[in-house]
Amino acid sequence: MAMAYLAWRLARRSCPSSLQVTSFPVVQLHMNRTAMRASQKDFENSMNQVKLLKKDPGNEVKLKLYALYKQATEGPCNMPKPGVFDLINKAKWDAWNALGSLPKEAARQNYVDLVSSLSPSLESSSQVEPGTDRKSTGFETLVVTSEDGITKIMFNRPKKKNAINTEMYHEIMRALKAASKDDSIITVLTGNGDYYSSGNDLTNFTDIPPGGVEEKAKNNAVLLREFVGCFIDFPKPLIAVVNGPAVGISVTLLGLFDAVYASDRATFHTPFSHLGQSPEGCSSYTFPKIMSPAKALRISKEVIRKREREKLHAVNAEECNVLQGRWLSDECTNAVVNFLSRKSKL
Ligand SMILES: CCCCCCCCCCC/C=C/C(=O)SCCNC(=O)CCNC(=O)[C@H](O)C(C)(C)COP(=O)(O)OP(=O)(O)OC[C@H]1O[C@@H](n2cnc3c(N)ncnc32)[C@H](O)[C@@H]1OP(=O)(O)O
Repeated sequence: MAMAYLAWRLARRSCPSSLQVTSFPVVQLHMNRTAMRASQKDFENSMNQVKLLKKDPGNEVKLKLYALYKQATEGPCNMPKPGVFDLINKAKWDAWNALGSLPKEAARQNYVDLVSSLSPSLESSSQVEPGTDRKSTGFETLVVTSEDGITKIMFNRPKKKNAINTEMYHEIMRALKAASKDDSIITVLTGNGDYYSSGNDLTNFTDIPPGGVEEKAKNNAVLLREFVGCFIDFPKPLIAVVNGPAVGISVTLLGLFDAVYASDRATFHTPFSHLGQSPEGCSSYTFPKIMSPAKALRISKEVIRKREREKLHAVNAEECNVLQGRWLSDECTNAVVNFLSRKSKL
């Protein structure tokens, strides 16, 4: 995969904490044609698929499809603003105008991704042409496709900013295990919608089992260790296409990727202290350590990762043990309650 150029981007965020996100190598979003940009044919296929939708996707999705279609074909909104009483055209104008200067290619990719995320209502009716994406079904929170030697795992909870709930942790592990064995050469992770991922779903803290919060913390430490372990052990070049804001574990894991593409809408935020938590995803090891361009070739990755795998697993185990205690702290509980109650969630 031809790397465009490696740009160091200081991903310092005004985290309300002493901890600053360190910089890590990201590749400016000049996507490789084969790898990530939806082709004109994909775009046309998606337009046809929309006509085959069995279920009305709702006005919000239709407006988004309209806006992305206009942005992909005409560029930034060039229509005069309709009057306030022209409700339908005003809604369409607002949707298109909200895309700002999003490049046509990105709008085309987002259109294709949005249509593919509607795929459950398409499956029964779409005439998917032979040789196009082989879409893996059986995922609720992901869209997994494989084409041209690339397996793409797309987080697909856009309404929740691709927050990772327990189901999604398990599905990402399952998708990675399948990708490690399929005939693809590289694996790409990206997000559907305007966010890459807002990290751990904070409602994971709410459904406390009969065994109490200590048991929940213990079980989630095991889940987290297994989840991060899948990234440590992933054998193929692993690429992140950060299509928008990334928070928490979706950022800390990036240190285990071989390359990170960041769009100009990408931001990186690790609110450990703000949430009363501590590093995870091996970031307490990888972030300080990252000095050079990430490794992309499979053999060199094995040579480098082999030396570190044991150390990384030890770091992962230590992080999970510390986090298990942090999840029981007042700081963490207060932070989660504040978030979930801010929209009368509790
Ligand atoms: C007892 C032990 C249990 C332990 C369980 C732990 C399991 C493993 C943990 C591994 C360690 C990982 C750590 C992390 O990832 S820490 C980071 C966690 N993420 C956050 O703190 C981000 C929280 N979200 C936000 O701050 C904002 O939503 C955000 C800035 C991302 C976007 O703001 P915006 O205003 O643009 O949008 P909304 O807030 O309206 O969001 C839209 C809807 O999406 C919901 N949402 C978004 N992010 C999350 C999230 N992380 N968890 C849950 N829900 C989320 C939001 O509530 C809105 O939903 P509604 O439309 O229904 O209101």
